[in-house]
Amino acid sequence: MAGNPKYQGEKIIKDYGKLSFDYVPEVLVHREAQLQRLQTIFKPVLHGVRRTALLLGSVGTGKTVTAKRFCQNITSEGTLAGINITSLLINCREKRSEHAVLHAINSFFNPGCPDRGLAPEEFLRSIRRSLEERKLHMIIVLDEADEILRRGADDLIYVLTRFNEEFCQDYSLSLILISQRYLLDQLDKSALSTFCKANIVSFERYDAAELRDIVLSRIDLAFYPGTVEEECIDLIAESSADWGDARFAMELLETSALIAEERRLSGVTPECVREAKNMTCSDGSYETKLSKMDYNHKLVLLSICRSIGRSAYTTSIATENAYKIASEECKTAAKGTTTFWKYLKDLAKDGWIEQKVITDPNGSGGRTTCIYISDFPIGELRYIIEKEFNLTI
Ligand SMILES: Nc1ncnc2c1ncn2[C@@H]1O[C@H](COP(=O)(O)OP(=O)(O)OP(=O)(O)O)[C@@H](O)[C@H]1O
Repeated sequence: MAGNPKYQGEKIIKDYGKLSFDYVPEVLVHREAQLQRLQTIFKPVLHGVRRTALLLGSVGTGKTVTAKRFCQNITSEGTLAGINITSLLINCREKRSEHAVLHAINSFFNPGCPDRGLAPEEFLRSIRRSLEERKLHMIIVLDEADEILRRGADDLIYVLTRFNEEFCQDYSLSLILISQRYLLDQLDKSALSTFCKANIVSFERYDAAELRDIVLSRIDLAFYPGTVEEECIDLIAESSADWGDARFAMELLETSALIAEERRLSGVTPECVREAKNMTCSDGSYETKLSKMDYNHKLVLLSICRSIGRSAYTTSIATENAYKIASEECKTAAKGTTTFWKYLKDLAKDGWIEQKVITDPNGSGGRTTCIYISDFPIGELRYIIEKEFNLTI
């Protein structure tokens, strides 16, 4: 961190905009296959032919950002090929009816057009005229499309997919639906017949390694170099891997950085990430939870906190040594190894710690158990227990 010429005092985030959920990176990590598939499906659009596709996957798997990236890419390709392509993303959680969606599309061309009083056919006529005048091929992206189908808007899908029934090279309207759930079975027969069922692009949940790469690429884009400790990236990736959710990873990254900036630290530390996770997804009542814990478990938890220190994790061997020292400090006889392991198991069961068996980092070739605390601020836990046990803080 020192020696970094761009580093300015407590500044960590270089570009807040590039941390926002709406930012569309030039390069998407681990979504090349989906982008390629979209490119294949929509190739006919470059020849004036409309297409449809459904992007399917659970929360935070990059469906929206991939759709946006794809639309930007095909617009540039269209320019090179001499074809005018534009796109519009509509979130169906905000535009909840057929009328609201059609109004949004029409407003794209005719800002300020009245919200009320127009029938669907009038909206469609106006949209068709706008496309025709501009010789435009438009891709409509309906994000969270299941929201609108739940409200019975099959007609909307039908009219949008049938928009130019007669092929017209000058203008067309294509459709991308984004959903967390399969929804084509909710379409009525006529809507389904116009929606190509084969054009499904699946988005699997990200694993920890993929999330790590995504976080790393965002750090490169949005942070001053050298301001995020390596271990933080692992912690964020591990924490979001349970759901495979990149949005949660982005939120953790931003919140951790804001905590570090607020504290005027020179960089993001694992403790900032733990605090961010606690703020983001727990009810913040670790003090209450801790107050219900018995003496022996608290002593083991304290040993884990001490052993982790400023790192992201510790090993069971280091923790057992820390436990023996803490027991001596408290003038209690340390329990044997079997009981110590039982305490670790209990702490894991109660959600305080996570354990993972890895190859010994010291090169012995053996296996060792790593212990993480990813949901709670270690400094705070340590402070509370040491105060209660009258230990030197
Ligand atoms: N492969 C990726 N590379 C870079 N950033 C990504 C990638 N995947 C997701 N992100 C980022 O993660 C966040 C969430 O992604 P996105 O909104 O696309 O998810 P989603 O699948 O549409 O989620 P939801 O179903 O909840 O709407 C965004 O900030 C996005 O930029």
